[in-house]
Amino acid sequence: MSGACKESVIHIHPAGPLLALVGNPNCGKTALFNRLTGSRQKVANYAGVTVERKEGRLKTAAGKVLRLLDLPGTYSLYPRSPDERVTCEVLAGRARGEKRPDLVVCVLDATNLRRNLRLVLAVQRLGLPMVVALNMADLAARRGLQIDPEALGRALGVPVLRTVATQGEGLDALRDLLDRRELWDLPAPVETPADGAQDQARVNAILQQLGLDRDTPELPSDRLDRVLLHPIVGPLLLTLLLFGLFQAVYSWAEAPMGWIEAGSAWLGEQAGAALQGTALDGWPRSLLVDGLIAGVGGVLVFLPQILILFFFILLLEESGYLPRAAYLLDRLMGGVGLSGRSFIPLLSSFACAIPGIMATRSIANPRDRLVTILISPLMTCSARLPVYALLIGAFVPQRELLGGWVELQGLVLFALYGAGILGAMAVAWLLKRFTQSGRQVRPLMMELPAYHWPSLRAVALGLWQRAQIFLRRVGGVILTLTLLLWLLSSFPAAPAGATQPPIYYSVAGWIGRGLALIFEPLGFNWQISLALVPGMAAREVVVSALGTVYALSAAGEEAAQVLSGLIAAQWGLPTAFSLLAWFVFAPQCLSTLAAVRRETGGYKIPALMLAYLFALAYAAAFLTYRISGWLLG
Ligand SMILES: Nc1nc2c(ncn2[C@@H]2O[C@H](COP(=O)(O)OP(=O)(O)OP(=O)(O)O)[C@@H](O)[C@H]2O)c(=O)[nH]1
Ligand SMILES: [Mg+2]
Repeated sequence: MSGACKESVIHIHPAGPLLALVGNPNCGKTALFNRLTGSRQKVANYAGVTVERKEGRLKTAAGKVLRLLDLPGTYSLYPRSPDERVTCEVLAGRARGEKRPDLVVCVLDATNLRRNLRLVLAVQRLGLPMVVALNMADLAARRGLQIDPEALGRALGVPVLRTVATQGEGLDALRDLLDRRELWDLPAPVETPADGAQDQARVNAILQQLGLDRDTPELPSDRLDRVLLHPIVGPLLLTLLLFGLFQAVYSWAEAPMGWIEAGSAWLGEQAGAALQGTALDGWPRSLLVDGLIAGVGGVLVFLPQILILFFFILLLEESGYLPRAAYLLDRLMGGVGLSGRSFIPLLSSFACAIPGIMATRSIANPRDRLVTILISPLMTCSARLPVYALLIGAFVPQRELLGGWVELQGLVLFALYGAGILGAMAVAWLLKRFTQSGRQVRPLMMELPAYHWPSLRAVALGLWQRAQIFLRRVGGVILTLTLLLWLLSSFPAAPAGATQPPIYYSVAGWIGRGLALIFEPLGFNWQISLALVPGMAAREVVVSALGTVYALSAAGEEAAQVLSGLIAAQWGLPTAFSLLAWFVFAPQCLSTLAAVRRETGGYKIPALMLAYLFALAYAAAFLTYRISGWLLG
């Protein structure tokens, strides 16, 4: 999933005026950016979604092309966290490979002018040409706030436009405005002294002048929060919600998974039958049937589960519930030396650890940020879902508990995710014990946005992007590695009079048996040991690799079985449990380690991460294997 999460490479374009979107977190900068440039950067209803600068192109009404930067939100020009620093450096003209913007589009959340206007005043003092987008104008109107853009513009001395980024309202006016020459002229220096307290006084005066200085009435969001943030009801609902999520991943996916499974089985049979007895019978047939169709089909089958997981994540992100969950978990996280701040990066890691690691840029405290980075791989990323689902499908019976309310397989999946979380908390707790600053108590300062109904379009778009990422992985890295593995598993061919299946004599067979010496204490046979290797590049490959290896190891009618049936017949339960335990803790794919290196600026932390995760996984799998063998034996 790294494609979407890599640091954007920003080239130096000496020509072309540069615009920058600046504003408080969650005021709608990225929504505006997407509309203006046709991009699809991530938009979500919490502070700290954008953590790096992104570039796009924007056309003015007269057809002039401008460069537009989307920046992380910031409360002031005194950065407190790495993401805020990105914005401040761009504004100061200190960002590497980027010139100082020629014009700033200051985005305001119209429902919270008291706080948002302070940043406008601070940016004004930088002496850059500026326009103000009075965004979320729809929400302000719904709350009965009558804001006159012209009056605000007069008070600030800059043009102010009313916008609704999500609907695209006001964007044509902005495009028109950008063609006006005088807009780009440097403003006269602003005389107010650089003092935050005086800024607040000026903001109050402006609000008074516009008749906006009354208290806001209680909002529906506040009423909802009285239930959702209730000290007892709140955590209960959160647990229920997460539990329901894993149930849904199982029960809703059942039918579509069946279709994909049947489809790829049918395709394999057809292809196999069509090539039988032809010139292509032999290795080309095996490549197609055992390598391609068995391998890739085995992974593709998990698309429905991944989409259901993301459907829930998208709903949570867009509704505004996430920061509430962070608030509810703040106490719990405090117990292990972290704060609720770490919650959103950790939750993002359920999709993929890379965006999770990027999201830690919104954590101001360097120690907390580092600990959060270190434990993020323990959150179960979506690439691990296929591995869990395969093993659960093979070894956990489909059974309904509590009168049909709970599905056993969903429960086991919930427990596996839980094991990762518990492991992460244990590691954080240890780090708290052994570092000084971990024991300080830091209050949680986090903005709670108003709840929104997630827009159907945004959710559908998000799911479509996820499906694309997954399919691109299946068709790219997974397919390549699967074919490579097939190649290594097929050559050299078995000698005459061989007693074992041919794969045993192949290069892969040799590698697998070598690795099995290391993994034998965990109960892994050589097929599993072999499959773990390509799994370092992309976890799902473990599934396709097992598919290929077993398709090539099986003889006769066995080969026709689906993978889960094959491994259920060949592995003992302790081996399956041990492999699951391995997967809960084992180090992430290489791209995660690369992201950690980039974000921490060195090899020390990624090396530490690799070592501790390996040790943890080995110990956990070893204990699981021994204990379950003893219990079941
Ligand atoms: N009703 C309404 N919602 C909006 C508008 N603009 C943005 N939103 C919503 O506000 C939330 C925040 O939007 P983003 O574009 O992610 O905000 P941002 O300023 O980029 O946030 P950060 O990257 O965290 O600084 C999302 O849920 C958007 O759908 C608007 O004009 N009206
Ligand atoms: Mg943003």
